Amino acid sequence: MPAAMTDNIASVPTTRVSVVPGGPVDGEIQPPGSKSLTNRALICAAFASGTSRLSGTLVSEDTEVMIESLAKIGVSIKPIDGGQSLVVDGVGGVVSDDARRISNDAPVEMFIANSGTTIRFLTAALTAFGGRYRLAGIPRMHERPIGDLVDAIEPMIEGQIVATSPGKCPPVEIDSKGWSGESLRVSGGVSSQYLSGLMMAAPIASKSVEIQILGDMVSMPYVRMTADLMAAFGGRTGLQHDADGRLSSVTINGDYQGAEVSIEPDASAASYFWAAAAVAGGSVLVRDLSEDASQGDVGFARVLEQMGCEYTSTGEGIRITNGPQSTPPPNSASSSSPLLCGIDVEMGEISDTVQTLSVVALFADGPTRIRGVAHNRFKETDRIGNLAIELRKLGARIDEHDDGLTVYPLTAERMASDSPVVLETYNDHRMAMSFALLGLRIGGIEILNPACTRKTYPEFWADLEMLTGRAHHWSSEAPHAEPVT
Ligand SMILES: O=C(O)C1=C[C@@H](OP(=O)(O)O)[C@@H](O)[C@H](O)C1
Ligand SMILES: C=C(OP(=O)(O)O)C(=O)O
Repeated sequence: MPAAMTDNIASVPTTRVSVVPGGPVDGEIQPPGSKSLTNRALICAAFASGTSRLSGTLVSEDTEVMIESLAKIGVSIKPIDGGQSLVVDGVGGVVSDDARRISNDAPVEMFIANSGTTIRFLTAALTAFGGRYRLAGIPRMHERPIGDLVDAIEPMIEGQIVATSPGKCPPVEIDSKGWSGESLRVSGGVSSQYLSGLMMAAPIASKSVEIQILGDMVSMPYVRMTADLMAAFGGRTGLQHDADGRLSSVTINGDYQGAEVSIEPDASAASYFWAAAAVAGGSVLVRDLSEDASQGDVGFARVLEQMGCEYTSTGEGIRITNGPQSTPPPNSASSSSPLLCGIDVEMGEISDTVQTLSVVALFADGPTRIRGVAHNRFKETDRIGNLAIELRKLGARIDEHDDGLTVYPLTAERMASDSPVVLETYNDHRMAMSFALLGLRIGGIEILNPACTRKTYPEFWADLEMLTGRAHHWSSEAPHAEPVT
């Protein structure tokens, strides 16, 4: 691992942080590169013929584990421009005998931490490439389902693929001579990453493949993102829908060729900064993201618009404005505190922003019902149950549903109080980054294990300080208050 990457991971040494409240937030920011695009581009470039240059790539735990794993099968990935770009020498199309030489006796061991994209994309790609592998992660990864993907791949290979933890969860053990079949079926109700992985694997197997979709597909924008990204490397996909508009099958052909690809800033990361303006008031421009971005999570800004924020999209980026700004434009009629209304919203396509919205909803004028995200229970943590537990520590009423939650507003007294509340993050980067928003508006919020943002955004705390102009309070001592339950 290059030194710069290791340093990033170690750059948040304290065990808890308090963000300091202090009025409206005005400014602009460019989040780091998209995790989803970086890890897709790495897979396509790794198995392409020739050299690729990927610019604007994310440097974080999720991309590091992908890079380290690909290096183990002989892919050369070199950072340039201070790590902001990667030059990837692909291993070309599938040569199963070569792959078997890589893993002749013992399986190649790959550690993927808690990166869903890495383990799902690699599992599919490596079975198409061929060889013996064992993919394992941290304990939570071994509770995250991968059975639907394993079941889809099994009939395609001569050999074996097994998910060894209860409930067909990782570690995954693979012994494959490449794909022999040309059609497969996959369920998409738990994660879209299974389908994305299979789509990206088909050109590695040098086959025309048809994938039938069983049941509904969650997180559909990520499937379209996969198709777009594959096209940049020469992978051709066709998405077919049934009469109800549901994705029914995907056809794939073509081979990967080295390409130059520019990675968009991460739209899920952008959600925290747009939400900062919604919660604290002010105006935040997220640079270099547009309505045409390939990431569905840009749609989060439109959800804030539904709640009453002002939405502007220009050539520079997407801006969210709410309530008073610290320097109101001349003649503006800004109100004295940010206003938000409760909404009823389907978030199945933008589920990584559910925690962000749940925090925003605490400051609305009525309840917010979030629907369509049952699959959020299988992510870095149970992002419905554990989210409800933490938000209730603020005294808020939170109703948990099978497919989401209803968040009721905080009382005016609670908003005005700064009595300490210690929030657990469950090693989930999105818990930490969402809870930071609470601290922008109310005092006493302490967030445990802030370094967990390393998964997708190691510099999050520094970037938030830069945006607010206020230094956070850091501490490595034990929290001074017990969580209020
Ligand atoms: O394909 C991707 O890049 C992703 C798909 C989503 O997962 P699910 O499909 O499991 O919802 C999302 O939560 C994850 O952060 C990234
Ligand atoms: C769910 C996430 O990641 P992954 O599934 O890739 O681990 C996320 O980043 O919110």
